[in-house]
Amino acid sequence: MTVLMDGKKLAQKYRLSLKKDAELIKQHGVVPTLAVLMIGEDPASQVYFKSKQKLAAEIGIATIDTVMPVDSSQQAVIRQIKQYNEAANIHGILVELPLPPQLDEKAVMEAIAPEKDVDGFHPYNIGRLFMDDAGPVPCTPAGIMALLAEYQLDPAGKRVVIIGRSTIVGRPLAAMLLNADATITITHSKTNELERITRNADILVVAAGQPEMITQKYIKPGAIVIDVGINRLGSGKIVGDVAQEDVKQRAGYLTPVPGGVGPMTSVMLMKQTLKLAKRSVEFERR
Ligand SMILES: Nc1nc(=O)c2c([nH]1)NC[C@@H]1CN(c3ccc(C(=O)N[C@@H](CCC(=O)O)C(=O)O)cc3)C=[N+]21
Repeated sequence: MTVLMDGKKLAQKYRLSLKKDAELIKQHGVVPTLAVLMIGEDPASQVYFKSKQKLAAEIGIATIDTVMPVDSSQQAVIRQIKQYNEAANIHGILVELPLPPQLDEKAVMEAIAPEKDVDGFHPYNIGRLFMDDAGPVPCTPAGIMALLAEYQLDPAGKRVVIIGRSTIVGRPLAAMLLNADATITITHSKTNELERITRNADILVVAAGQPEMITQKYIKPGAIVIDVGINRLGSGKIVGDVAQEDVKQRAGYLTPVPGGVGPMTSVMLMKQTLKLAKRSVEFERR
C-alpha cells in the first residue's frame, strides 16, 4: 500500500501557524511585505501570481504586485528591482519565471538584494546553501524537505536519485538533501541507463517536465517517490511526471499531483517572507 503524501493538508497546517507568526511580527510594528514582479503575461505564471496574492492576504502578508510589459528592457526591469531593494518596507522580492527571451535571467537574479531574495535564486544564496550555511532557499525544494519531515522520512544515509538538474529544483534540492546526510545522484536528459540508476533509489525525485514518464519499472519496491511535475494535458487534466496509478503498485510513499509538492511551494514562499521580515524586526531592535 502506498502512503500518499498530502501536500494540501500539510500546507493548510502551515497556513495556520504562519498566520500566528505574521501576527507576532505585526505586534512589533512591522507589516511583512512581499514584492512580486511579473514581466509579461505568461498564462501559467498568471495563475501562480493570483494564487500567491490570495494566500499572502490570508496569512497577513502585504503584497506589492507589479506587472511590466512583455517587451520591457533589461535596464527597466533592473531599475524596478533596485527600487524594491532600497524600499525599507519591503522584505521579500520575487520575480516570476520564466522571463521573456530578451531578458538575461542571471543578471536579473543578481540584481535582487540577497537579503530580500525570497526564492533563494541569487548566486550568493546558492553558494551559502552549498556551504551548508543556508540563508533563503528555493521554495519547491524547501517544500519537499518539509513533506519528508512531516512523514518522518529522514534522508540521512538514504540513496536519493533526482531526475532534473534545474536551478529551481534539481540542483538546490541536491544540496539540501546532501546537507541532510543523504547520498545524491543527479540525472538528466543526457543520462545513460536511467532505469538502472533509479531502481537503486530509496528516494526518487522526478522534476523532468515529461508527463507521466516514470512508470513502475523505474521504481525500487517501497521507495519514496516525489513527483514535482505539473503538466497540463490537451484535455485540461493536470498530470505529474510520474504515472501515478501505475507507480502506486510499487512505491511506499508518493506525492500526488495536484495536491503534493505544488501547494507546499507557495506556503514555503510565505514562510520565507516572514523569516526575512522577522530579521528586519530584530535588526531594528538592536
Ligand atoms: N520566481 C518564481 N518562483 C516560483 O516558485 C515559480 C515561478 N517563479 N513561476 C511559476 C512557477 C510555478 N509555481 C507553482 C507553485 C505552486 C503550484 C501549485 O500550488 N499547484 C497546485 C495546483 C495545480 C493546479 O490545479 O493548477 C498543486 O500542485 O496541487 C503550482 C506552480 C511556482 N513557480
